[in-house]
Amino acid sequence: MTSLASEKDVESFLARQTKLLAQERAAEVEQTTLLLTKCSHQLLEKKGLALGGLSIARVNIGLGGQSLVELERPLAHHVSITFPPHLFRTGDIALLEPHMSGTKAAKKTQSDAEEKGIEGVIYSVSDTRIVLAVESESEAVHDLPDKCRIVKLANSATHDRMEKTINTLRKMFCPPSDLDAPMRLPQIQPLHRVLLGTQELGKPDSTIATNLTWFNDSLNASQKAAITFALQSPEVACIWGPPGTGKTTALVELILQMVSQDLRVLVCGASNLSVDNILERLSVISSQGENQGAEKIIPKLQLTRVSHPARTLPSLLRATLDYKAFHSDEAELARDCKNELEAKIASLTGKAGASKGAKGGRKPRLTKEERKKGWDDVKQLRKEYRKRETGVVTSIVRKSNVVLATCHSAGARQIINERFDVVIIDEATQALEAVCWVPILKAKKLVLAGDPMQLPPTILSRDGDSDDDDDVDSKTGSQISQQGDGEVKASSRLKPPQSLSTTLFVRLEKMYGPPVKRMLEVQYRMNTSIAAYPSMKLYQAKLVSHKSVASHLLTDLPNVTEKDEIDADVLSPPLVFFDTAGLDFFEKVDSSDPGNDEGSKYNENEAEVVSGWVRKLILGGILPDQIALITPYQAQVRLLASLLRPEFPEMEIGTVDGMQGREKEVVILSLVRSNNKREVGFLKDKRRLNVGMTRAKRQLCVVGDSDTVKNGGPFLSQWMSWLEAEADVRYAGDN
Ligand SMILES: Nc1ncnc2c1ncn2[C@@H]1O[C@H](COP(=O)(O)OP(=O)(O)OP(=O)(O)O)[C@@H](O)[C@H]1O
Repeated sequence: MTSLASEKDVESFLARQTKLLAQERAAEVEQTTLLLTKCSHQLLEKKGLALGGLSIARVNIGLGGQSLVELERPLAHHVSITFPPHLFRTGDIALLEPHMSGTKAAKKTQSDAEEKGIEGVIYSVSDTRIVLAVESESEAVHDLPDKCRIVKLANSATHDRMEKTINTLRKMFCPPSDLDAPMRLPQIQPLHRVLLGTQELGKPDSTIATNLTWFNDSLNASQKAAITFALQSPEVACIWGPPGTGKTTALVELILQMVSQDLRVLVCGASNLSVDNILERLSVISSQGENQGAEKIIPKLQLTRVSHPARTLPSLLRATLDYKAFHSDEAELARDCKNELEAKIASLTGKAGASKGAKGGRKPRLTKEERKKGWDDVKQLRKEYRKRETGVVTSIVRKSNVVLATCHSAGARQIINERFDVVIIDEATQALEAVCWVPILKAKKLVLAGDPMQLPPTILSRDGDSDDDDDVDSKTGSQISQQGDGEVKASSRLKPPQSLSTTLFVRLEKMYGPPVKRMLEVQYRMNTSIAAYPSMKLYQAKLVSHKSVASHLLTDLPNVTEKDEIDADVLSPPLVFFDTAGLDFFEKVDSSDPGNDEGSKYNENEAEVVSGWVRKLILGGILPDQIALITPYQAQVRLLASLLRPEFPEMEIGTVDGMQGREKEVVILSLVRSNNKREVGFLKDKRRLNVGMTRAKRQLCVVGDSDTVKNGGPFLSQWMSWLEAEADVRYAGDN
């Protein structure tokens, strides 16, 4: 064992984090600027980074006195009110600006746009409405013309928060000698020391959580072991959840167990979706608990979701802070103030809070002085509203025993002073370490859940980025080298990260080895033939299939009724391989992609093979929404979408990266790469391949050129040989 980390080690670790974060911010700004200056509006819209021809349906006042600007796509400018496919997600930063047409728009620079537009945060997204939360005084919003557009911007808020958090850590662990003014810093906990390697990892306390009463009777042994381990670990526990192993199920049980021990829990995730998933299940359990008088008493859950509400499912909405703040008894006073504020804005603009019908209301004729006074009043009212609302919010949060937020939102001002016994981070292998520290600074204990064998967070800056694949030990299928009974070969000393894509989960595995983690070993998704290769190569052959899925096939689906010989030939095999080797099905490059210097790759012949197999599946009775077509390359997504989306709009067509965390009955995976140089590009990241090959429940169909793909290293070459031996190999030329 090497020594504990010194203050100097911590200092260089944090300095390196700061440097890498700054590089990442610069890369993101550069990319956004490049896109905004080089691309026409049409191209930005095609890339999903802009939406034009929008009008403001209404402006409401949201939590914190923000203006919530509701945008719609009016029929005056479009044939449909539904937005085309786009990349705007809750929490993204976007610019709202006048929508100019033609070359004028194409020539705009980012600074031009910033001058004329208003920056905000995407608050909610539906098929027909996007709501943008704007911090600035609302006069500017009301001055926008009837035709607007929104453009996605680099997210500076996330970077600001991460940099601030690392800076706080620096002050906690390496206080500068000239720090004379006392600062309000979080108290250093043993957890923080263990994470930074200045204190040894504590051993699980086997005297606690011994005779647990399980709230969920169907948990498997590995889930129970992981939950017990997390309860017994004094500072930190990692739960390694390979695909389909019921990670969320285990986390929900863990939360119930913790609450029943009177612990206050902050549940975070890398994405809103992961947090909502857990919230959804907890909400159901919470309402069942209220109706049950059984011997297994479900602890009283006081759930509060801190975020911009991304979903409108009634069960989730009621848990959001917005909803609670509005509906609580204490909210009455704040509500009066809000009404006054909205009325004042309406009197100045004729628009605020008005529905679309009333939107045309004329702007009142006011003198310059009257307008100035009016907006000054708005400012005062907004201040007062914020103050009253803060009181309401604090009271709601204080009463909650489970608070849920993304890691980023854990730094929101509504919970700025809150402290928790435990923080649980789901999808921890998809979050940057810096953003994980936002909630960690609020807690005494940490549980990380994730799968380091799937894709890490996306990083734009390449500087200092080692080949991430090196992190993965292909022999053990683990990201650490292990010896015997939990002994660790890796150094326990804190080392500055090579790249931001080294997540906290992976770093802890390297630092502490098996004693810091437990793996979930039973998967509930894939037919065994689909799970076998990833299990063998990436999960030390420990991943076993639950009997409910081990041999399930497409032919068992209730919607597949008539099974003639031809249909059975298509539907029966769980693993199909169209090997295009020797057919000269060469890839092409879409160089029109300005955000991608090398251009994205596509393969027309492969797309034809995919399309042919889709039609056979559909003829066999498979529904389009039971099929996903996935591929590593954006240009191939576009090609497949152009071929198949008009006919099958419900069919999912996307990148492998976008499919992480999801599943479908059938997945067709188009590998694209086929060339004489035997180049495989980013296919060679086994984590990307792993995501691609573990999304299908009953059939995985792979289309690719084994001659090219096998050159991408041992993982790919062995996979090709394995498919040749184990899959139902079809001749692609027949399709
Ligand atoms: N112990 C169990 N017994 C039966 N079914 C289970 C069990 N654990 C999980 N499942 C089922 O497995 C599926 C996946 O579980 P869950 O949704 O909890 O996993 P996840 O964490 O969301 O997904 P992933 O494992 O891919 O990350 C669900 O259908 C769930 O009902």
